[in-house]
Amino acid sequence: MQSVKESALFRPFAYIDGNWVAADSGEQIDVDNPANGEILGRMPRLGGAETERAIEAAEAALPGWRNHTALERADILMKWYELMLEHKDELAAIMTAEQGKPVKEAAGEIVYAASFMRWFAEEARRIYGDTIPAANTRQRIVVTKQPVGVVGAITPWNFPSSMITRKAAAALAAGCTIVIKPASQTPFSATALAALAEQAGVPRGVFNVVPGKASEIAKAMTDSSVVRKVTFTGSTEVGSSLMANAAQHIQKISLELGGNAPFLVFEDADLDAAVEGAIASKFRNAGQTCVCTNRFLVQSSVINAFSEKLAAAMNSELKVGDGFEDGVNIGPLIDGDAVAKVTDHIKDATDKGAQLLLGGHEHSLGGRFFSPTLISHATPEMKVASEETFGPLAAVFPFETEEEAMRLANDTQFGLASYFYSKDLGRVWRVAEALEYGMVGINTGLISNASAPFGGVKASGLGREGSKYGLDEYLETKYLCIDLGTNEG
Ligand SMILES: NC(=O)c1ccc[n+]([C@@H]2O[C@H](COP(=O)([O-])OP(=O)(O)OC[C@H]3O[C@@H](n4cnc5c(N)ncnc54)[C@H](O)[C@@H]3O)[C@@H](O)[C@H]2O)c1
Ligand SMILES: O=C[C@H](O)CS(=O)(=O)O
Repeated sequence: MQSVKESALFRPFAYIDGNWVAADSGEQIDVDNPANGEILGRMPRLGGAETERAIEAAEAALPGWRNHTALERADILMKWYELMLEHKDELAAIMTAEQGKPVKEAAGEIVYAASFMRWFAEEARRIYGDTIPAANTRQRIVVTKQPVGVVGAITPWNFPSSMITRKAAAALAAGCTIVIKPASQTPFSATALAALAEQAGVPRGVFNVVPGKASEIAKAMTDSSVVRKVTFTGSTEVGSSLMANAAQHIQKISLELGGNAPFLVFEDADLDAAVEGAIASKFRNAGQTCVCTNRFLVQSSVINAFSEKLAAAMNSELKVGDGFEDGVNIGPLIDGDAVAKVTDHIKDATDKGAQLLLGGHEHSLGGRFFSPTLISHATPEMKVASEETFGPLAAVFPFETEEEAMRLANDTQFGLASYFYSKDLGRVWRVAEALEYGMVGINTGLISNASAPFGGVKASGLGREGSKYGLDEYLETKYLCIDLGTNEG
């Protein structure tokens, strides 16, 4: 396999107005491979001035892009979709090299990322309005939908491709133009998407990528009255700050933030199915996923059986290593801080009485590799109960009754994803309605797909991405009141 850096999609440049550019200052970001710490490449480290130029380019491109027909926009998005699939392996290799996830999982993310291109290509042609019966015979009421305009987007490192396409595909389908700041840990996945955008025929200025100084770039976006929408995926802390800054120009905002997913196992659950779902919902991307289970809440009558089965599955199914190695399904964590946080959560829990059933330490491979860990007898006083671990730690908490389970599950500032296993139809409806989360997986641990509204409540964010609802985030509703005058000539 060719080296990642030999790929034509490996672009160590920012992308503004259809041009591949360096930073004005000449500064660069060292991007390393989390599996070995080696420098993969260097990306220009842009700041506010370059971001302002990107916003100007997006503004200049807006009239032309907005005036494309929906079919023309759809065709370009579909071409982009096809190119992503055609180059799936190259894109996956770039992602594994800069983010660390196993290459099969990276390829799966590329397919998922591309699915947003296809989904919103189809949705682009179904942006409907309304006619509403007027209160008098002279008037006609019409409701139309129009693109918000220039969009500023900031995305995280854990899903470096799909978090971009989940925004950009919807924005472009709606007729908007966009300036994207990717995470500094994973900028090459973003510029690879830009290279394919060019090939797909996305006009210059419509899609711009500005890697670099997060605070400066974000400030340029929220200080601009041209930017009419800010969309962010990342931590709740940063999202809250962006929301405050977006207020100065009343920018529309959508936020996909942190999570603390409960995974409930009731006494009537299919335990084998629950363990399968637990592995899927906990260890995807080595636990570095916003919808990863953070707390396993298990009814006491089945907690021993569930814990034993989960420990056996973790032992037999999870292999830690370099994401390019065959059979590996748990790659390295993104950086040293991530290793320290998992270590801290485990120590805090065991100091407060949790029992270590599996793992509990950094992996023998060293570096950023961490052993999948299972602890039991967890309690609400532990950090793992209230903080997002964002690593391969499964913590099992007991509960006695359904009411106690609901109280424990909802006892968090977050409200993104939740999961539960039960075969009792009445319980399924009671629990699904009582959970204070944007998304509920019922007898499944995998819920993410382009056709469904992805998003959370409370400290997990505002708005939805994907589905027909995801398009609304990039549209304004306009009301036309037409007076036909009298019919007396
Ligand atoms: N809800 C979702 O869909 C979703 C998806 C992925 C990640 N996340 C959340 O993101 C977090 C992990 O991702 P992360 O570590 O990249 O988050 P992060 O908030 O540190 O960074 C996210 C993005 O914001 C930028 N950023 C950092 N500080 C900033 C600032 N002061 N102003 C403007 N931008 C700034 C980063 O460079 C990056 O591009 C977790 O909490 C995870 O739950 C949520
Ligand atoms: O980290 C959270 C992302 O949204 C990943 S996914 O959409 O659940 O695949």
